[in-house]
Amino acid sequence: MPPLLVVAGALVNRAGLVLMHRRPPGKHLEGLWEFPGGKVEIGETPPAALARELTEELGVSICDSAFQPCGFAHEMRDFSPPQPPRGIVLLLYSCRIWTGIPAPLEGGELGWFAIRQIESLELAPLDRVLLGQLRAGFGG
Ligand SMILES: Nc1nc2c([nH]c(=O)n2[C@H]2C[C@H](O)[C@@H](COP(=O)(O)OP(=O)(O)OP(=O)(O)O)O2)c(=O)[nH]1
Repeated sequence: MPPLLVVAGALVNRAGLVLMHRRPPGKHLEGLWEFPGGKVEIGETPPAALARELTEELGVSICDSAFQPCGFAHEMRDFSPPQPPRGIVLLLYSCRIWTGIPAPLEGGELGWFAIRQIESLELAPLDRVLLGQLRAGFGG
């Protein structure tokens, strides 16, 4: 079974704040903060998948070319038997240009945070790794 490929976006506004999404109740990793995004579907490029996910999840429009690759993280994820464990790979892109005002369309919560504030949020595990890479890209 190939790994599950997931994409996430760090939307950075003019004040340098980054948009974070809190996963809604009833979902895997409920209540934890993440960079918004979701799974890449068959036949999609990662930027196209991210543009689609951010439209579905936040209601914003973003051109694929506005995404800059800025990090990745991976781990093995356990599923309930008889499903075998499966790898998950999460790709992070940053983006400064979009149209529309982000809104939590899928029942989660949104917030704009300085990178240093994101450190103290309860983050999903892979997003914690991505945050370190994003911070390094911002100059520490
Ligand atoms: N952002 C993030 N996602 C993770 C981590 N670990 C992990 O298994 N995932 C999974 C949860 C989801 O299955 C997938 C993210 O895609 P998604 O946001 O579209 O998934 P979802 O919860 O809406 O859908 P589902 O899993 O309930 O089918 O990645 C992690 O540390 N961070």
